[in-house]
Amino acid sequence: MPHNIAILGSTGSIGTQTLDVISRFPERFKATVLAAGSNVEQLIEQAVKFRPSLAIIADESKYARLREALSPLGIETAAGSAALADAMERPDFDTVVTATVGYSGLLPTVRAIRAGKQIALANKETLVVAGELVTRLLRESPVRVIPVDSEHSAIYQCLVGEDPATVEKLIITASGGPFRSFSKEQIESVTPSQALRHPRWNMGAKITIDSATMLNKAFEIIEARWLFDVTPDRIEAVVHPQSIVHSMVEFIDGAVKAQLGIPDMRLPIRYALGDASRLPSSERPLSLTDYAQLTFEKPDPEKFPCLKLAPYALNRGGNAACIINAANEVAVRAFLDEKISFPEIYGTIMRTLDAIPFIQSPTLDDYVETHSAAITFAEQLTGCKIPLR
Ligand SMILES: NC(=O)C1=CN([C@@H]2O[C@H](COP(=O)(O)OP(=O)(O)OC[C@H]3O[C@@H](n4cnc5c(N)ncnc54)[C@H](OP(=O)(O)O)[C@@H]3O)[C@@H](O)[C@H]2O)C=CC1
Ligand SMILES: CC(=O)[C@@H](O)[C@H](O)COP(=O)(O)O
Ligand SMILES: [Mn+2]
Repeated sequence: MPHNIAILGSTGSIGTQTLDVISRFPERFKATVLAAGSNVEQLIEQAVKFRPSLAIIADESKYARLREALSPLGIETAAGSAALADAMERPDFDTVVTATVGYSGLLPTVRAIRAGKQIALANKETLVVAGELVTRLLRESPVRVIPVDSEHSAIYQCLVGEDPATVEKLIITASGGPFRSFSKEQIESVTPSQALRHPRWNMGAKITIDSATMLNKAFEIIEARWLFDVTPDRIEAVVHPQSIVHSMVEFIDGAVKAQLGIPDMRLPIRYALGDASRLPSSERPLSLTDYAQLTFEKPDPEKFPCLKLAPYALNRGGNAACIINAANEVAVRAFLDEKISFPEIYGTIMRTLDAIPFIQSPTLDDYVETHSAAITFAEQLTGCKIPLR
């Protein structure tokens, strides 16, 4: 019997690569639920090909088209964010790939944990926004989270068979993004099309901009803190422009383990779908002699101030990272729409942090309200509205 999978964000970069993996192992995996944001035509195409039992579109204005196309095929349809979260309680799948972008991953993931589903976690913002609450829920449940984010998958793989008490340090690699070798002055006037040109990975627009500001790395430090229960002082980022070493773990005896591979997300996706087991690859293998050098540099928080937001958010705790994430979602949209400059992404985050009340021990409702208030504030600040908030 195949393993039944729900994919949240099936039309995105991770979602489509997940479907590619599923199509290579039809006897192992079946896509039972597909959910997208607003790209209804791509969702219909996927549903016609993969025949899930349910297809969901978050954008309710696209529902009539979805139902008209899929009902004749006997595929159930639904619309809206609430329907997406409700679907996590269905009995017809056991693993959910959380591959929507931004805050939209939080509530479905919480519902999936409560429903006992295994989580293949791509949506890092879930742990950025509410890492403490989510890990508390996980401690009280049998649910296993297997990371899809390449660095965290690498760390997970390095930790297999190791005693957690022997971990000295997690070393998260960063490509450095498209502006790694730009001066601070040059970075001030970069354009959206420059920022969207990631040197190593082909990803959705939002994470690509996060890589350019290096907020992605700050988010990944926060994600690692919660996923692996390691204190922030023992998590380090190192710039590795070739993106071949996906991350490392240093142990108390001085040994450092690394996971290497070509930059292709289908490896961590396969590993997570296969319950942390190894399935055969269809990509070209890594040939180390193709690389004259594998290099490592210290990241520069003066050039990329968003890096400072990881220690800030982890030391402050509470809803601080939730505010940072919400402000960034708006700021990234505003930058792409040419309403603010690249450095103003960080500026928008700082001003939103100043404006939104701090809560030391937020409940789930507090996170929902913090997100909404921070989005509204940042939208007013930038004059830019985000869809599907
Ligand atoms: N891409 C990558 O290589 C990596 C991505 N990640 C993480 O994975 C997640 C997904 O990234 P990526 O695939 O690049 O993003 P994309 O922008 O390519 O895809 C996002 C997906 O989420 C859907 N979506 C967007 N908003 C909503 C919403 N409010 N409700 C429901 N669905 C929504 C989109 O639907 P539609 O297009 O139909 O509107 C799309 O299917 C992010 O958290 C990212 O940080 C982590 C590591 C690597
Ligand atoms: C593929 C992946 O996991 C991304 O998060 C990637 O790491 C982004 O590249 P940066 O290292 O430039 O942030
Ligand atoms: Mn990553």
